[in-house]
Amino acid sequence: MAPTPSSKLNQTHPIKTPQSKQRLNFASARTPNPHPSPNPNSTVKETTQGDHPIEVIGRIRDYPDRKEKPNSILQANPDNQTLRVRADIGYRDFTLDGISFSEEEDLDAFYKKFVESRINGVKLGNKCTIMMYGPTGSGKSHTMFGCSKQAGIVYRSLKDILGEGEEGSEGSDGQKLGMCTFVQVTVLEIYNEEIYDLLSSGCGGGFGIGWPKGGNGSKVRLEVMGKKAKNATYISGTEPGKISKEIQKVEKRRIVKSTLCNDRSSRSHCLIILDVPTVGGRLMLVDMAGSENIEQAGQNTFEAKMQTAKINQGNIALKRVESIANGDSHVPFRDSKLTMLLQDSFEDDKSKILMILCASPDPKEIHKTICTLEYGAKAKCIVRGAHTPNKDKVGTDDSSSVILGSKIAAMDQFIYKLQMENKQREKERNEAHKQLKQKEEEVAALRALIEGKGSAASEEEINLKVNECTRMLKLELEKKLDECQRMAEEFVELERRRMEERILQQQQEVEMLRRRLEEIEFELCRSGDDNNEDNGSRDLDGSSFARRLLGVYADEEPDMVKSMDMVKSMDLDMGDQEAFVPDVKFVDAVKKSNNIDIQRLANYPHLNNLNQGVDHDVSVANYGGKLCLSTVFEEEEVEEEEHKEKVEDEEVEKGVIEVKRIVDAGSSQKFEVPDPSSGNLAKESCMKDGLEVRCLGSENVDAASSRRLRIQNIFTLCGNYRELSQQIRMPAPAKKMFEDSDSRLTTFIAHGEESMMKSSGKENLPLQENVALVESGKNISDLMALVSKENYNPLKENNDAQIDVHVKWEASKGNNGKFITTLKVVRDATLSDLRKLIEVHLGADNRAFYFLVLGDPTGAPVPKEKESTVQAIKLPICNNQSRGYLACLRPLNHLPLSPLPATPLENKVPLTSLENKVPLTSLENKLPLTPLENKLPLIQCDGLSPAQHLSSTPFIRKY
Ligand SMILES: Nc1ncnc2c1ncn2[C@@H]1O[C@H](COP(=O)(O)OP(=O)(O)OP(=O)(O)O)[C@@H](O)[C@H]1O
Repeated sequence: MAPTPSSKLNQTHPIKTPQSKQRLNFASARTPNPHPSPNPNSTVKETTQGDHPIEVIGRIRDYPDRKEKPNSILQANPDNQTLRVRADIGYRDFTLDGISFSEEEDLDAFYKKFVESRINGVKLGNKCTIMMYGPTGSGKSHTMFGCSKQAGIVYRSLKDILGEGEEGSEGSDGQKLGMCTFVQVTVLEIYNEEIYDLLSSGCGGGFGIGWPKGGNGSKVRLEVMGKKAKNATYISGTEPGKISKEIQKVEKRRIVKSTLCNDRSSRSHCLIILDVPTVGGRLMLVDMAGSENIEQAGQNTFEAKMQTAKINQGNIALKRVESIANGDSHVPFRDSKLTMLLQDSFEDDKSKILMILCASPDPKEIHKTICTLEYGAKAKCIVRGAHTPNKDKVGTDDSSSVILGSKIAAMDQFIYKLQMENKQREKERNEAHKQLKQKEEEVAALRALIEGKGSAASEEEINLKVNECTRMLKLELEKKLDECQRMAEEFVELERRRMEERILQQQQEVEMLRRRLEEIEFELCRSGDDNNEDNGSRDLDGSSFARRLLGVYADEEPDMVKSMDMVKSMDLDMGDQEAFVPDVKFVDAVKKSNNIDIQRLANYPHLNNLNQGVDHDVSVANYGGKLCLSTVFEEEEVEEEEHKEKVEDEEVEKGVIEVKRIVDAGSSQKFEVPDPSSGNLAKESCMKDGLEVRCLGSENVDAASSRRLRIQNIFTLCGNYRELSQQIRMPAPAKKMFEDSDSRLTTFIAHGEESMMKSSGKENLPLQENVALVESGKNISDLMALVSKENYNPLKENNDAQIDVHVKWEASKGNNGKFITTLKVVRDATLSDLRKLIEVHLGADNRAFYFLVLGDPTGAPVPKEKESTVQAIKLPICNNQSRGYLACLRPLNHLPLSPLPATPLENKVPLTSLENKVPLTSLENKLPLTPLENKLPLIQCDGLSPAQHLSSTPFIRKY
């Protein structure tokens, strides 16, 4: 927007507008005015072509109806060209081409002063445009059309152009005017950018929009063709009165509306076009609609706003005409219908524009007044560009086409822009629609989930929780299991260490006892030798042995003695040699039992001698021929209970548990024990209590008890040594028999049997095997043999006193002569003794058999009743071993591989032949047995190899 002429308040001097420079440039383009002002007294300066096409006159209305007129804010300078707007804070001057106060100059005076000269030019063929501009109620219509008292510019001009109808009437300057032929008058209305023909009666093509002022008939809308309204109605005439009347009629047809500022506010532009065809003059009178702000006018409805916008569009478009002065190639005349119709007024160099700014002196209207003056000041600055072609005569249509093409291009561009915006909006709308649809689907899904699948969701949730709880419990369980496993391993490891410690301790004790026992044995041997050499007689009372033994025993540490946890006492009072009742109590431990170690007696030559009734027999033979061995390994049960927790380890270690073996749970079993003095077997009563087996003799029971106590002590000393021999493996059949005999009483009576006391074997036989023999009803000789076997000590084996007997079945049909076992027996053992041992080893293969002693498989077997008279050394020698003999057993149902005698060759074979000890080759070949050398991996019926048997088989030794 161009600056106002006076942009500063309190400015006293006129200010040139920025367009002044351009204006000067246009000055050079001035040309002589071909139409001098008809009124030389006119205050409006004559402008030349190319100069300012618009002259601006200010008209300040009056308020004649008001009794108290407001103080005017407008004051004209003495030059009558500067209008000062005063305000409380200062004033502002606007330079115009003329100023008129209606209070001072009525319409006649105003017309004559500023308009009449222009009308005279029209009469001469000039073109003049008079525009009324200003806010509503400022007097535009009043100035244009006048009032009842005074005629306005329209009528006066018409009258001036047509005259009074008199020929040769003179002008104001006395100049004779020519005859006015006639005028053509067109009255148009531009409302909402539409052109209506106010002269049309609405007889065709129009549409009725209401005529507030006239109200009769509809208006005719016209199209613009070029710079003119096509098919516009016009009236022509030569009489101004008649034409004025017609104009008055249609003037009332304008659309008016009551506003705060004007009861009949014109809402449209009104154009009255007076063409003077005879001279070519044209007068365009434009009463513009109000330019005030719509809010100030009180029009707030949508229709009012639209209407105001249309109105302002015309005003704004008029402003753009300023671009004419700027030399723009395109002047937007067609931005509005008004500018289109006024295009000639701006482009034609002969056209003159008189702009009358209507303003109110009322201070309340100061803002609109200033705006109006600013608008006029700008219009006054408009200059017609030199480049602007004068196209009045030619090229009008071409120019219109060019302008129209530009307009179309601009419109196309604008439409394209709108389309793009519309596409963008459409795209955004579609996107928003998609998002909305997606959200709706989500909402629908959630709603369905809540409403229709509520139970399923809850069940799934419960399952998840249950699974979670299960997992947690499983983890805790695994944790506890690991902890238990760890505790168990720690416990096992602890127990293992404790057991190892106990075993080590026990081994140390055993070793210690073994050494002590050896010392005792040495002392006993030396004592026996001394007696034999010095006294030449035996220590009949055993006092020497007793003293030595007591002395040795007394040397033991008390604690060590205690640690043995046994009742130890040594009463070797040999005074009582009466018959005794042996009371042998076996106190057995589960695995490490302190068994009766009768074999210990075999280690003591003195005792053996005693048992045999030799000279130095002290305990058995001299005591009435009856010996009562009472070995009591009493468990200190009370103490154990009292100190159960303290001695728990020792309790386990010693494991002294009294095992009561009962031979027969229902009745006692009697054994016949040979009486050493009479040779008869003493009667013994095996008590049902299972713990005691009493041999009832003829001597005093008390004496027997005393001896029993002494021997008990000896056994106590010797008992632990038995543990050494416990390491020898037990034969499976015997083991089985032992396990089956848990509830039986195992008792045997050693009653002065010579063989017993003579037993010097040091090999240990498991007690279970003894039990097996006892329970099977063996006689005392069996028991003695067992004693010998129990006393077997492989470490001190007497090779000269024992032999190896390899036992096998005779080969027959269906029997390949299976090897049974190897027995280690004393040299004087008989076949009867062997039978007893063999029967033990037969196990499940226990069959009746005969011994073959001739070395010839076809030879006669030894009758069973003769076996007790045939010694084992009469058996065939096996594999040329000096102490190896072969016992070949022939079963009763023997089916010989070759014809054999059906009956035993009883007494047919002289025993003397056996004494020759001729090796029987056939048997030797069939028994390539070298047990000691482990050459035969033969497996016996008990699953043990011959080597194992040879190392574990007990022997019988007879003296
Ligand atoms: N100079 C004046 N002297 C006396 N009365 C006047 C004068 N100017 C205007 N009036 C009166 O003021 C009222 C409003 O004037 P007018 O209708 O001319 O305003 P306008 O500018 O045409 O308004 P609009 O634009 O609303 O048509 C009219 O009644 C008119 O008679």
